[in-house]
Amino acid sequence: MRLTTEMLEAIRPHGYDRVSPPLVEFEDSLVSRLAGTQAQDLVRLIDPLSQRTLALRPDITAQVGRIAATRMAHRPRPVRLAYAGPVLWVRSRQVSSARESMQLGAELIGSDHLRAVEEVLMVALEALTASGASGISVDLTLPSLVDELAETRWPVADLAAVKAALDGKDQAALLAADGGDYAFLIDAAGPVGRSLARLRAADMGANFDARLQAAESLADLAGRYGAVSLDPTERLGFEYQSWAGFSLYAEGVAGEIGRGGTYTIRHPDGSEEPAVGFSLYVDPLVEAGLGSLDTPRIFLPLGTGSEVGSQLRADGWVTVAALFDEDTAEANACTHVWDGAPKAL
Ligand SMILES: N[C@@H](Cc1c[nH]c[nH+]1)C(=O)O
Repeated sequence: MRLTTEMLEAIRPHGYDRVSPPLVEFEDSLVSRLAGTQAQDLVRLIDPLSQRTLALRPDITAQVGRIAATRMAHRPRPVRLAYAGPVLWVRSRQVSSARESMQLGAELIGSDHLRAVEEVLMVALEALTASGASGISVDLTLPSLVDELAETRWPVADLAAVKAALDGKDQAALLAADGGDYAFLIDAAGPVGRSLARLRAADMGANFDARLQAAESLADLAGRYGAVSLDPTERLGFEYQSWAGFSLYAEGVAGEIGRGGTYTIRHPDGSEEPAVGFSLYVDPLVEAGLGSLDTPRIFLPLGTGSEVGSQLRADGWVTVAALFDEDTAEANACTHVWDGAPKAL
């Protein structure tokens, strides 16, 4: 809870207003809001009143998209919103096998311009820093790159097979799928300097030069916080993101802590709106011990006056009052005991 509050507090002063979408929504409104979302495994239940299917949210971003497209449709753009709350998955997405996780983040709705992505990436990195995480690293990705190349540069008969081969970084499967043009993308994954040099050498065409330039700007920004790599075809976890995506890691924290990127929101009238945002997952940080506090904890033996406890708490102590004679400081994990004055144990 403390970590969540600290990270939200790092986001708020950048102008992001907090919203609190519900844990459960009608299934159709959860899955149809973001362009490119695939049918997903959701924890579902039936609403006894309407008999319609409800689903527990696996991600808050789509809900924030709904709020921006409906309740806040009239607000001038961009709209900046922040959120925190539990999400639930059918299958775990984290290193631990937990299926529930605390997700928090921010979404900037109305633009997916490089400057908007830079703002969001910076806010994400500031929030992560506020958690106390260190040794941060950022992995950039270009989620829609392969689709766009297939449309404009190197058409392929079976795009799904080419993408699957790229996911597996499998050269042989890529050749078998007639995707030889894309082989350079496999070698292009790695530290961002080398990666960009390889991508530039491949001559993807003028449209993509701007894209690589943008990736370089994002890498420069992220480089102020830690090591940066680029994997141009990483799609896992980037089901709805478009031209830009990023994943965040920190030393001593298992797996990904968060990710973000650009995406498209569908409005009820069929129009589409660009957006960019990020989500952080609090549980991996807590598991890495970042949530634990060293607040001194003092045991108040039976009979200690209530004014003693009040004063200690005002001074920043956590007090644990004995209820019975047999209660002990040790059993209550206290660091001190009150004996006319705090006595260290
Ligand atoms: N909600 C996405 C990350 C994201 C937020 N905004 C855009 N992308 C996730 O958790 O994977």
